[in-house]
Amino acid sequence: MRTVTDPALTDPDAGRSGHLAPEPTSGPRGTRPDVSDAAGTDSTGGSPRLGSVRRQVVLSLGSNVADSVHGDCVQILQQAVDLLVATAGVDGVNVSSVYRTTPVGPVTDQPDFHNLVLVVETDVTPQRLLERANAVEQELGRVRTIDGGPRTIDVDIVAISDEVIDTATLTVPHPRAHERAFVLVPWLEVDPQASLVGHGPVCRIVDQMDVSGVVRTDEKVTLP
Ligand SMILES: Nc1ncnc2c1ncn2[C@@H]1O[C@H](COP(=O)(O)OP(=O)(O)OP(=O)(O)O)[C@@H](O)[C@H]1O
Ligand SMILES: Nc1nc2c(c(=O)[nH]1)N=C(CO)CN2
Repeated sequence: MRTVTDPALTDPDAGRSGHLAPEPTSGPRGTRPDVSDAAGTDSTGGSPRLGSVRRQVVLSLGSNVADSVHGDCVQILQQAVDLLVATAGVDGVNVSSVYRTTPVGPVTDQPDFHNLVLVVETDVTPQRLLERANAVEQELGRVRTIDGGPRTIDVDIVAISDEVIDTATLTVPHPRAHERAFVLVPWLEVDPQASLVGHGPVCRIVDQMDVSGVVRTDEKVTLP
């Protein structure tokens, strides 16, 4: 049995030190069996267990602040994708184009965002995935200032298969996903059949929303 080594779980300083190492994956993508040593964890996100559940997870990534250490917004998005997919028990399935998007929410006086959607398959728990997403944000220099304000990187969990989760730290589907064209347009690109629990087919939601602030770019972020 392999030890779970995520610094987000074992090192309280993970991310603050700026040394979040990509986690080793346990084999070539798509070939690893769904077994307990793939960082499948119990409901506390702790020790590995047998018979872990395999889920498809939709992640929304956004960046609107460049940084002298990590580069421009597209480079930051690429590093975030690389780190997330390097997580033990997380396999990249698809990544959307990069979209240039008008800021929405409480703070509109901020630079345009670069957004994309990353789809992964995983047998780690939702809570552990959230912790890993937060650790990746820390590693890439995110500082929490104002709600909805500028950030080097934001990683949101949009949907986890057809699950509904409502805990103190995690709400799935993401409570604002259904009103965010910067989430739904890239998601639809990589999964035209996508459906959002409680809201129905994503194509129908998108048909009825203003998508003028979401522009596909030629910039590339790829799966490693
Ligand atoms: N589905 C989710 N994805 C990501 N974080 C979530 C989710 N549900 C709850 N949270 C919690 O939200 C907290 C705050 O998230 P964050 O600071 O990224 O918000 P924000 O990006 O400013 O706003 P928004 O949530 O509208 O994108 C996180 O620490 C996390 O515990
Ligand atoms: N266009 C766009 N607007 C936002 C975004 C984002 O990623 N893209 N993220 C926010 C907070 O999570 C608030 N507003």
